[in-house]
Amino acid sequence: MTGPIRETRYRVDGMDCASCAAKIDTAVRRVVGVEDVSVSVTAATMTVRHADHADVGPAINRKVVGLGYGLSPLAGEARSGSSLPGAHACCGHPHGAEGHDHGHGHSPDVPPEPSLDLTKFSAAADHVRHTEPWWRTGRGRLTLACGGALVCAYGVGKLFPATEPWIFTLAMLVGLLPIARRAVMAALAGTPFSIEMLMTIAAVGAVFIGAGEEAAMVVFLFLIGELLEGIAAGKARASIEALTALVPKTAHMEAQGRLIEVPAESLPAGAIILVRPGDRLAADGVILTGESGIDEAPVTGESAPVLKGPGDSVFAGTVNGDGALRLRVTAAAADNTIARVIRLVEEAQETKAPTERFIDRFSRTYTPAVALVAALVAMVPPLFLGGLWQEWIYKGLALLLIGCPCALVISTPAAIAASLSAGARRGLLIKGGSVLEGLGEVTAVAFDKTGTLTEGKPRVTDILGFDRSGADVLSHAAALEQGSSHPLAQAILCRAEADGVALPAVADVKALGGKGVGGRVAGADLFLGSPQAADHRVPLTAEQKAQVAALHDQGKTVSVLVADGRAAGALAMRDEPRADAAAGLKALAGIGLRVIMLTGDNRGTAHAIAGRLGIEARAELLPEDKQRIVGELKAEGYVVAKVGDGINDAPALAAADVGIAVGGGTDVALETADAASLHGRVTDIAAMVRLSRRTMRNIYQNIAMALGLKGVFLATTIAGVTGLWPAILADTGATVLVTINALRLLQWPAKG
Ligand SMILES: Nc1ncnc2c1ncn2[C@@H]1O[C@H](COP(=O)(O)OP(=O)(O)OP(=O)(O)O)[C@@H](O)[C@H]1O
Ligand SMILES: [Zn+2]
Repeated sequence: MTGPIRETRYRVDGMDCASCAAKIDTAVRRVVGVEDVSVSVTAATMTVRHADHADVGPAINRKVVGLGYGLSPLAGEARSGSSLPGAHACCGHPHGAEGHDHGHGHSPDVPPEPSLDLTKFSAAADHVRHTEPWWRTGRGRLTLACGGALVCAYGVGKLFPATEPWIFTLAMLVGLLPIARRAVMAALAGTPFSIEMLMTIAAVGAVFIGAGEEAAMVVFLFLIGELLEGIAAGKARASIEALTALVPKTAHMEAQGRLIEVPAESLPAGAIILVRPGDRLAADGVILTGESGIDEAPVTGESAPVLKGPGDSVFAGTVNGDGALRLRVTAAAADNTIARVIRLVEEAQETKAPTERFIDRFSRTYTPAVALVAALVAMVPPLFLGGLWQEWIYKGLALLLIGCPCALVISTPAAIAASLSAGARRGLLIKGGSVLEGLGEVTAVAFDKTGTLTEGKPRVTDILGFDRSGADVLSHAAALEQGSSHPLAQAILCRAEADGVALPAVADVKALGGKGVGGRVAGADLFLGSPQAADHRVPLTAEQKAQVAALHDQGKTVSVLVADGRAAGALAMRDEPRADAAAGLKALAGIGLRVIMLTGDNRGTAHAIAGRLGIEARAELLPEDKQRIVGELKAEGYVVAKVGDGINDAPALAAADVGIAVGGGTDVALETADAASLHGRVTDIAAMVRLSRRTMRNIYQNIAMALGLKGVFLATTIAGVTGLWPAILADTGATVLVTINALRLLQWPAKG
């Protein structure tokens, strides 16, 4: 690589099949300064990685527009470096929940600003494209014109039989000229064997052997096929974009003690809004006052309303129940959960699954190979076997049409696009085809405990003072935890606030991953952490150990406070398993996966909880132990998924074949893992595996349909049973069947 790399994203209009994407890819790759290109037909986007200093925009624009597509930059989305799947190739490693940049010079994403930023609105608005009715699109009009010309040709031919030989050629040209133009542009841009080229040769050839009427029919059928493909591709896109329609246009914002109605798009993070009973939420936020059952079905697929109160996070697009709520907005419109989901899905669609890459390679040789066979069929029998030129050229031209790989090429991306959308609509974010494909191959799942199998909202249940008052233990512990994001820290801070204890000033606070936190208060060295780590610093007395063990046996987590070389006290916390944890783990075991819990918590607590959930557990693990165990499982031959919240398990997430983050929608882990369960449900993991397996079955069905139909018509064409237009109809038909089959995945899990 030369110098810093930038990423620019574009909206590409008019692509309707994967070979379009291949053409654009080939052409843009040739622009000087371009390092990498990824194109998604289904998302209608293109990401170009190019040298920062090179002004590649005009050249890219010329190429893409020349090929017959529309191009517009996606505002506000250019960034340098990327934490998203596009970075795989450069890092050689698909993960990185913790190490955002692996030392490769990626700059971390700019944090969202808590202010009005107009460029972001246009970015959000770019995602909502107004889908035109098909007859208004360029392709639709062309198809209609071609059909009209064909009907006229029949009429004129009937009335004036003398015109028959050439009237159909004239009609055909209406449709063929634009196709031929695209064929030439594609050839100039490096793709000589485009479908348009095969089409053009076949049609022109047919006219020369006197099959003008059939040629016109073939061109028309081809255009209809492309039109149907375009409509189908738009469906997957529309399904995910429909999410934005869930967010109401306006919100009631508090401003200087008054309530004003403002556009939802202009709400800055930090604004206070009011949500009336029954209203849809206009923004992501945290509840300040009020309590209500929230219907999250539109964004999570969860049918039962969830009761939420002060401190709970809520999502834009969900529906408020009976209570009035006052919210603090946590993300501007362009950064809310729905916008991020849409962005992630679009980006995910640009990364290709291994199967798709294989098919792309296959079709790159398939098309020229069929063209060669067609040439041989047209020439060998008449030259050497005494065949009739007319008959064999006709067969050769039909074979050319069979060389069109449309159905095959669309078989994988169509299914993947539909699956990614279906998953995202219920909070399963899967970052690309290769992760989706990999999920189905997983054979072992390792779970973190805190915040993953449990709610991650522990509550302090017991406070022990060994050499001082409980209030003193609590205030010192809370002082240490002020900067920590660990769930236990929240529990301790919460309790300190509830008890109204004053926090002393601390200095030199340091998080010791998997062990605890350290710092200084009033000149004294403090440590708060696991009993094991505490015992390492100052041996605990037998009595202290017995007290701690008793708490462990109740399934509680204990952190011991060490002050100036003495055990000062301990805090016990209890974190309940997630409501769906047992069901989620059972579902995984049910589809034959090994399930294991890896935790930094002590043995007693871990086994108390693992026993309740019915799984095996490994306890008292440091972050590097978790990573090592994932490695060991892999060495035993398992394909391992690691599920965690990114706190003290980022190395393990990165080491797994698939790293899955769970959380409430705000974590960095959500952005950087391979996949994420937006709503933190344990059942989501089995759902992801099922979705993947379902998708792979769908893909194999598609490939079988596409190749099967080709095979049949290859045979019937050579045998002379079928001719030109069945050959193109077979391709169009297969493409439509494949797309319809793939789109069934949009209904998942209802039909699946
Ligand atoms: N910030 C902290 N405050 C208090 N205790 C801590 C803190 N961080 C770690 N500890 C202690 O170290 C132990 C291990 O921490 P770690 O974060 O590795 O595991 P965990 O969060 O309890 O569970 P899991 O590994 O399943 O996420 C905890 O059980 C706790 O006793
Ligand atoms: Zn096509």
